[in-house]
Amino acid sequence: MTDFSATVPPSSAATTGTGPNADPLSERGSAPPMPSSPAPPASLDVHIAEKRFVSADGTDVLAIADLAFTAAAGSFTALIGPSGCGKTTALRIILGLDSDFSGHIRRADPEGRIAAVFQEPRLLPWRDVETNVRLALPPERRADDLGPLFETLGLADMTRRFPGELSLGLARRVALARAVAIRPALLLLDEPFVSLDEETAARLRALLLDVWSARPTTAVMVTHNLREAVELADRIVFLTERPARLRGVYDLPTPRAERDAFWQERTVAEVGALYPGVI
Ligand SMILES: Nc1ncnc2c1ncn2[C@@H]1O[C@H](COP(=O)(O)OP(=O)(O)OP(=O)(O)O)[C@@H](O)[C@H]1O
Repeated sequence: MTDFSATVPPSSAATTGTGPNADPLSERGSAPPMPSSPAPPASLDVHIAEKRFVSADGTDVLAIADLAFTAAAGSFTALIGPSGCGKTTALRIILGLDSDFSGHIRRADPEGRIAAVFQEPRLLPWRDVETNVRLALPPERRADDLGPLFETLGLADMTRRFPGELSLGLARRVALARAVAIRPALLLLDEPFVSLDEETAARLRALLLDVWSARPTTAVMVTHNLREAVELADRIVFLTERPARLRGVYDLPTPRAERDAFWQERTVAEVGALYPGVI
């Protein structure tokens, strides 16, 4: 483990999950029940004790007050919280774009690559789809066969198109292709389905699961959509209103193959009852 930006001692509040039958945690979090089998090793250990901004008018903004969670290797974690609570700020800290915070971010594989998919696809407008993806690869892999990846993401016929010719849904698929092509140890996703119609979002969610299953990586996704989290995640981390604190952790051990529409409806209702206000 490597400790980045350690300005406070390692947290005793790092979460280990609470299981689907747990009560929602207090604002500070609560002790989880003893696991019956050893938990898989954490790939990511996050404790943001405090993150402040100074806004343009000089006002001090406390964005995150106490947020701690872990993500197991190869798992999918969803961070869910109200608008403006500090989700993107947390993701930027995990990504290493913001080191001005107290706490720590520890990764089991500190040399592994991190890839991020933002709400805006951030493609190079003067490069075609294939070149946008290829340029993200390390030089020794620039000639790799990207065909299977484009095929999985339904982009095989679009590799010569330019970003300006793509819908937002297609551009997000390219951004996802670019992120997973580098084979990241950690994949960060910031509301990748926002502003898409439900049909397009559902297709992109399925494509994300396809590429994520084909190339297992630890994924952390910011969302404010409980249904999305229930469909995709192994663990849901709930945040309070700003300043973001840990509200609770809900684990979803059900294999994805068994997550049919009935299960999803039931689970959304169950989790929604435990965490009022998230639906
Ligand atoms: N650079 C900055 N300077 C000042 N305040 C900031 C800055 N960046 C974020 N904030 C404030 O920190 C808080 C958290 O912002 P953040 O974007 O992390 O929230 P969020 O949960 O991702 O929001 P949303 O759900 O709307 O995307 C907000 O009040 C925001 O205005």
